[in-house]
Amino acid sequence: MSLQIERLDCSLGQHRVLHDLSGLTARPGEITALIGPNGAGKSTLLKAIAGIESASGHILLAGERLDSLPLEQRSQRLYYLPQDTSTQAALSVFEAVLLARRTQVAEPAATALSAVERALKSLELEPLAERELVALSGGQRQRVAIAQAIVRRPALLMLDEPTSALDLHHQLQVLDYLQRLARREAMTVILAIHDLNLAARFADHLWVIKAGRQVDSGTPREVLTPARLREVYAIDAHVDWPPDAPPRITPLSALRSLGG
Ligand SMILES: Nc1ncnc2c1ncn2[C@@H]1O[C@H](COP(=O)(O)OP(=O)(O)OP(=O)(O)O)[C@@H](O)[C@H]1O
Repeated sequence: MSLQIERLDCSLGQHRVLHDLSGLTARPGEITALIGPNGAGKSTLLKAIAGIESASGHILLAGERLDSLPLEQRSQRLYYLPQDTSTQAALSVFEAVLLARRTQVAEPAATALSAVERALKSLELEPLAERELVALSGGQRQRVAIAQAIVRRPALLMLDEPTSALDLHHQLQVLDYLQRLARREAMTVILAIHDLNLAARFADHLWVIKAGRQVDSGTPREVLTPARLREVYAIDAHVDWPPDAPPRITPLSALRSLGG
C-alpha cells in the first residue's frame, strides 16, 4: 500500500519539530530510507505516521486517511519499531515473537507457530529461540524486535535505525531480508538510518529531512550527491557508483558546525 504525506506538521511541547512535510511517498515493494542529521525529526515523523505523536496534515495509506483512524485500526495496518528495543519482559525469544503474532492475527495455533519459526529462521535467531530476552546482547535483542515486527506482516512497516546495534554480517543479512520481504509481500517499508552506504545500497527511495524540513526525496543516486551531503550533513564526501560493486560514500571531513 502506497503511503503519502501531505502538509504534515508536528509539535512536541513548545517545540515545532516537523514543518509542512509534503509530497513524500513510499511505495509497496520498496524500501524507503529516511535520512538526516541528529535531531532532524526522523523518529518524530515515524511516530507521527504511527499515531504515537499527534500531528496535523494528511497521512494516506492506499488513499485512506490514516490520520483519522483510531489508533487500534492504524495498528492493524502498520507496525512501528522504535529505536530503543530494551525490555524487561520475562519471556523467551520464541514466546516474545509468538506473542507479537498472536496479539495481531486471529488464526489457528499451528499457523502462528510456523510463522514464528519462519521469522526466527529468516533472522538467524533459531539458536536463540529458548533464551530469555533479558539475557540477550543489544544486537540480539534488536534482531528479536525485528522478528516481532515482521511476524505481524503489516502493510506498512516502519523501523527506526534497525541496524544500529548490529554487526556487519547482521546489517547486511537484515537489510537484504527486508528488501526481499518488501518485494515478495508488496510491503511498504520505511527505515530511518544513519549509515548512508547501507541506505545507498538497499533503499529504492530516500526522504531527506533536516531541522524538521524536507530537503529532498528521490532515488539514492539522485539524492546522495556531494553537494547535497555538504548541505545536509556539513561534510565533504566522495561518492562513487561503481558499475559492478555496491555504492560507496566516503566521508572526508566535517566542515562547519552542524548544529542541532
Ligand atoms: N518530547 C519532546 N519534547 C520536545 N522536543 C522533543 C521531544 N522529543 C524530541 N524532541 C526534539 O525534536 C527534534 C527531533 O527529534 P527526533 O528524535 O525526531 O530526531 P531524529 O532525527 O530521530 O534524531 P536522531 O538521529 O538523533 O535519532 C529534536 O530537536 C529533539 O530535541
